[in-house]
Parts: sequence; structure tokens; C-alpha cells
Amino acid sequence: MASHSQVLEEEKSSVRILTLNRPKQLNALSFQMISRLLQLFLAYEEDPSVKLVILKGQGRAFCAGGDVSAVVRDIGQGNWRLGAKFFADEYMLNYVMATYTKPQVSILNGIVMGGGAGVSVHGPFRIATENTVFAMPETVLGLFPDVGASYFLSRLPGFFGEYVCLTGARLDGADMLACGLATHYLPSTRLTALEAELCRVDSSDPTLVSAILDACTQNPHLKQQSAYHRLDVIDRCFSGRTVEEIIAALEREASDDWISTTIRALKKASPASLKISLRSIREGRLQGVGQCLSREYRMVCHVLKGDISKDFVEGCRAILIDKDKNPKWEPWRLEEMKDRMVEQYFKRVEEEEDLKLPARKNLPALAMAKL
Ligand SMILES: CC(C)(COP(=O)(O)OP(=O)(O)OC[C@H]1O[C@@H](n2cnc3c(N)ncnc32)[C@H](O)[C@@H]1OP(=O)(O)O)[C@@H](O)C(=O)NCCC(=O)NCCSC(=O)/C=C/c1ccc(O)cc1
Repeated sequence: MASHSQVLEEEKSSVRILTLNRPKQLNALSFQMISRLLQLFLAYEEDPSVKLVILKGQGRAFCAGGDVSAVVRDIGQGNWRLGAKFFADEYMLNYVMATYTKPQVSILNGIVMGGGAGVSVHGPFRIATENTVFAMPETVLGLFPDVGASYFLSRLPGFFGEYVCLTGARLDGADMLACGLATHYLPSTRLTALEAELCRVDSSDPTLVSAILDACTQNPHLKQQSAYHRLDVIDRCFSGRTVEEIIAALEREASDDWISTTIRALKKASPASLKISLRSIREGRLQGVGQCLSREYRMVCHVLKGDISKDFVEGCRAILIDKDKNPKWEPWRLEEMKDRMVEQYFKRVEEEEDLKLPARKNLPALAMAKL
């Protein structure tokens, strides 16, 4: 398939509608898709005839993340720097979106995971529906929530971001709206009409776009089992200073299904991933989006190089390739993942340059804490 057809482009008056188009792979982002999106976003920004960009996915997913299969192949061939190039471009795209001067509306009518969050949550308008399933599942893959997640998750209410980041818990559209990951919610049957209305807006004024979306948004009920009802417990436990303290705090709570599922999720994840993810989100609370992406780039280079732990390759093997769901993490126990090993992830990989982000006009006020 030609690279252009992995991202479909429609022109409707002053609106550009981009559709991620790898439905069989749940629109997992290939290198070509990232390059094409970056090229289009930058071109639209310079083009005065473009006022608004809509991003959506073909089929049952918005986007299930970065295309992990390609990366694992590159690492297997001893070529971790090819993977690093993928991330550098992906983070650049995330940064351009986070600092974009025109409104971006993302229609999250299906699966939104990992890299899928990175190409939507940084934009000002995120529409959830009854089909939305959101997760940052990286800690069970031996990775960590990246794509600027240490920025946007750390800005969620209380310690909900730590919960989402460490457990990989799935959220539905109502949860996303409640915590601020989505800005609007509407039934999927209304999407076509909404799109038509947005195509008539003919303005880059975010208040006009907002007015259209506000007029049709609904306030869905949170399901009884929604984690958002547990914000008190989440704040009590996930405010812990270390992963060990978080697990111990959960174990002290009165046991029920939600507590045991949460503890099980943490015990299933890579100890190295848990520790670096917690430190990353804690640092993110105090940093701008560019600093977050730069730090995450250093971290991901270590993950790909496998110089401290090789859990990413092992996680992909166990979850995506052999599908035995039985990864052999190294280190295996949390206490074996020492502070000095965590520390190393935050240093630049030798002979690898830091991420170079372009100078952008739309910084920093709009890019700070908008959730
Ligand atoms: C819960 C899912 C989303 C849906 O499950 P399902 O309904 O049972 O559907 P399938 O799992 O059968 O998925 C349909 C197809 O899409 C493929 N797919 C589904 N996500 C993907 C996917 N991220 N990639 C590459 N094929 C996929 C999946 O392999 C499968 O292909 P095939 O077996 O050929 O039919 C499941 O597919 C799933 O867990 N996917 C992985 C989600 C995930 O962990 N995503 C984000 C974490 S990692 C990330 O964003 C970046 C990683 C990355 C790391 C290093 C890099 O250099 C670049 C990127």
C-alpha cells in the first residue's frame, strides 16, 4: 500500500479531514504514517485556506498505538537506532500537535492506545463515543507511557494519571470525559452530522469550534464499575512515593474486585517499566510538553538499546509474537530494580543526540495544563 493511502486526506471547504487507514492493524502508526501526518500538519499550518483539522480512524480503532511489530524486527536485527528514529519523528509530531496554531478535532470512535493517545490528546478537542476504549498499556509491554504521556497524564485530577500510567487500565468514553482526556462525548450515530457542521465553521477561532461541539455534547453516566468512582482510593494509594509503597497501600485497603484487579495488573507489569514510568510522570508534573518529550526520548533510547533491561523485546515476544502472556522480566522483582538503574534511563545514551524540537510560536501558555 502506498504511504499516502495509509493516511486518507479529504478537503471540505476550509477543513481537512485525515483518516488513519490501516484498519486491519487497528491503524497502528507506521513510520510512513507518522512522516505523512507530520508533513500534512506542517503544510496546513502554513496554508491560510486551512482553518481546522479533523483526525479520525478507519474501522473499529482510532489508533492502537505505534506499530510495534516493525520495531521488534529492527531490534532483533541489532538496529535499535532505526527504532529511535521512529520515536524521534513520532515525538516531533506530538510536539507539533501540542503547539499547533489551528484547532484539531480528534474523533475517538474506537480503540485509542499508546501512540493513538499521542496524536489526539495533545490537541484541544477530543470527542469520545460509546465505542471508545482508551489505555496506555506500555508497562505490560516492557515500555513506559511515552508520546508526551508524562505531560498529559500528570495533569489529570489527583493521582488518576499514575493509576492509568502504571496499571494500563482501560477507560471508556464516559471515563475519558470525566477525567478530562476527552473534551466532549456524543453517540457515534451523531458523528456524520457533527462533521458536516464542523465543515461549515470556516474559522480557526477555537471558541467557534467549541460552541459547535458544546451544543451537541452529552454527559454520559459513569458505569458503576468505573475507576473514576475510586478517585479517593486512587489518590490515597497512587500518591505513594515508590511503586512498592503504592502496592503496599493497595494491599492495606479493604479487598474487593477492583483492588485485586489493580494489584494483579501491577504485579503483571515489568518492574523496570513501573519504576521508570512512575518517575517519568512525577517529573512531568513540573515540566512543559517539550521537556517531557525530550526526557521520554532519552528513556526510550535506553529501552530500545536494552542496556539496562531488555524487557521491551521480552514484553513484545510474550504479548504480541508468541502470545504466551508470560514474560520473563529482568529484573524480576521490584526491589531488584535499584534506584541507580532507574537513574540511568534519564541520562543521555552515549553517542546519541538529544531530541531536537523545532522552535514553535504557540508556547508556552496554550501548551500548559489545559486538561
Ligand atoms: C487490545 C487490542 C488493541 C485489540 O485486541 P483485539 O480486538 O483482540 O485485536 P487484535 O489483537 O487481533 O488486533 C488486530 C490486528 O492489529 C494488530 N495490532 C494491534 N495493535 C498493534 C500495534 N500497536 N502494532 C502493530 N500491530 C497491532 C494485531 O497484531 C492484529 O494483527 P494480526 O494478528 O495480523 O491480525 C490489541 O490489538 C492490543 O493490545 N494491541 C497493542 C496495543 C498496545 O499495546 N498499544 C500501544 C503500546 S505501544 C506503542 O504505542 C508504541 C510502541 C512502539 C514501540 C517501539 C517502536 O519503535 C514503535 C512503537
